[in-house]
Amino acid sequence: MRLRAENLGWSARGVPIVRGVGLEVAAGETLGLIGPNGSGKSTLLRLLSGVLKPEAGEVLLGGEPLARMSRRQVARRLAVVEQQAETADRITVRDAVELGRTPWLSALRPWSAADDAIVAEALAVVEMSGLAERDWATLSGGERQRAHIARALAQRPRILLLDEPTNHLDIHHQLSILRLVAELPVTTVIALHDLNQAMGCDRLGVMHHGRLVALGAPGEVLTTELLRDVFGVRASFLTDPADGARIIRFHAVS
Ligand SMILES: Nc1ncnc2c1ncn2[C@@H]1O[C@H](COP(=O)(O)OP(=O)(O)OP(=O)(O)O)[C@@H](O)[C@H]1O
Repeated sequence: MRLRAENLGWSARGVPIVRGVGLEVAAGETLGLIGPNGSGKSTLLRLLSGVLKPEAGEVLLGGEPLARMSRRQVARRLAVVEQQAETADRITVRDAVELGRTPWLSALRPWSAADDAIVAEALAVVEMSGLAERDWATLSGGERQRAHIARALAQRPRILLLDEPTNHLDIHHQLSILRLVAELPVTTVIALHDLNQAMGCDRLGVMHHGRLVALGAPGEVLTTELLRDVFGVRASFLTDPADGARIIRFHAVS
């Protein structure tokens, strides 16, 4: 499902945080959102998900204005994995992932074996099946992160918004989550700090002081000039002899 933002703006106590952001993500595309700390990535994701209401502009899901949809209608289309998202204690991992099915349940459509299968599959793809009966409170940071991703997958969204989903994850789980996201036939916007990992996205959007200052293919966007001007680092580009992929090495600007 296509996701479109038109001229989005939002401010906090009169200070502009997101300014004039317009973008379109095609059905099935993965857009990486990068930018320095405080550049507005999380705020933009919260505007795209409807958690925050834009002061200017609008968000369209499959051509329909998000602002005119009920929470349930939005939740059937779009799932979010927020940074440091919390879930109430005294529930198991399975309970937390089952919450992802809520938008699809009703008196006429009670919980069924199909929901059990969707939850089991979501737990399996993030390698959490073995921890399904564990109390949420006992999980490590990385296990919580993977359980949040499983909850979002159980929602069976057509649009997935992820805010630094590889935070807390060891390298094996970082790579498996990124590969999973890239392979999902779902429109995805993913905020990332690791610019080498961001190179794996279909396109990248670069946030700087609340504005989207670049949008395009990773190889076109991540130039020496942009890395200097936006991130304040000097970059050198290497080639991985294993597969010819481009790797960026970063150096502090003295
Ligand atoms: N509710 C709020 N009230 C005041 N300031 C806010 C609010 N929400 C965000 N900000 C400020 O807006 C700026 C952008 O924040 P945001 O979390 O969107 O950045 P980010 O690019 O996701 O940063 P990071 O990479 O550090 O996660 C920051 O300076 C933040 O302090």
